[in-house]
Amino acid sequence: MSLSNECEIKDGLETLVESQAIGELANLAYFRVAMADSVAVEDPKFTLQEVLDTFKSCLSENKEVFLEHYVAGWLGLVRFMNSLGSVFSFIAKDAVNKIQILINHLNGENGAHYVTVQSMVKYELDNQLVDLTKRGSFPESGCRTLLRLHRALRWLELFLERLRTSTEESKTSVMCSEAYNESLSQHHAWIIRKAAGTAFWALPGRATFFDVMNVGTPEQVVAMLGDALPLISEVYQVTEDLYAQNNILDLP
Ligand SMILES: CCCCCCCCCCCCC/C=C/[C@@H](O)[C@H](COP(=O)(O)O)NC(=O)CCCCCCCCCCCCCCC
Repeated sequence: MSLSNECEIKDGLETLVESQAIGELANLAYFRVAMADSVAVEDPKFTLQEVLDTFKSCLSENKEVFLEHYVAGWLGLVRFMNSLGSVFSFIAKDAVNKIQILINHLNGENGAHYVTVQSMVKYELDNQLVDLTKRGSFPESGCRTLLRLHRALRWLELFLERLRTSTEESKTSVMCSEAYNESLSQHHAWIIRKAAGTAFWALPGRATFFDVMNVGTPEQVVAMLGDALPLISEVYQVTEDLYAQNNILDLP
């Protein structure tokens, strides 16, 4: 189903950004539509597995990344993050802002060019719609906006891999900050790194974290992560290669 008829989306996301009430995502028409095949958002048995499964539907047969599903995956992740506590709301707010920009492109008059990440990159570069060296006319280009989420996806991959191989004694805050230091932090200013580092200390311990995932026993969580990680890695790598080929990995 297309996003174009879902006029509630923009209003809904704007409200969401203002209120930072990510739980309201479940009431958004977009979320119901985009996740219809993977997450029953009104189902109390909502689990992180279903969110991660969304990344399965991101890749087409010829390895193109469907923007609609990519965005849906991110919405689910943000929703999950918000269930961890309000200390993460500044991170959620930035992620939601970026998701909203991409949804606006999908719903805009040039939405047909935004069906896949590949078509988006080609369209924006061919039409000089991207700031390549310094921020200027196109602060909301799809290319630079998606790049920020793409870098965060690398953090997620590293963090989930640490969770998968962790022991009962492992600390989520340490796993999270190690993953962050190896990836996203390199693109963040000092003040953001400080704020993120502080927020990580508020992460619940491993056992609670696994409970919130709502996947089952720790063994089931580990198995689920083992299944989901290769999919996330593939989406990440396809996007990374595309951006590298087009020389747009450092967009301002
Ligand atoms: C569960 C713990 C959540 C930890 C999240 C780790 C990521 C920390 C990111 C800190 C970002 C701080 C907010 C501001 C960022 C912006 O400066 C910066 C640059 O944007 P600009 O170029 O437009 O200025 N933005 C970004 O880099 C995009 C960040 C997007 C972060 C999305 C994080 C979503 C995390 C989802 C958690 C799901 C956890 C699932 C685990 C089982």
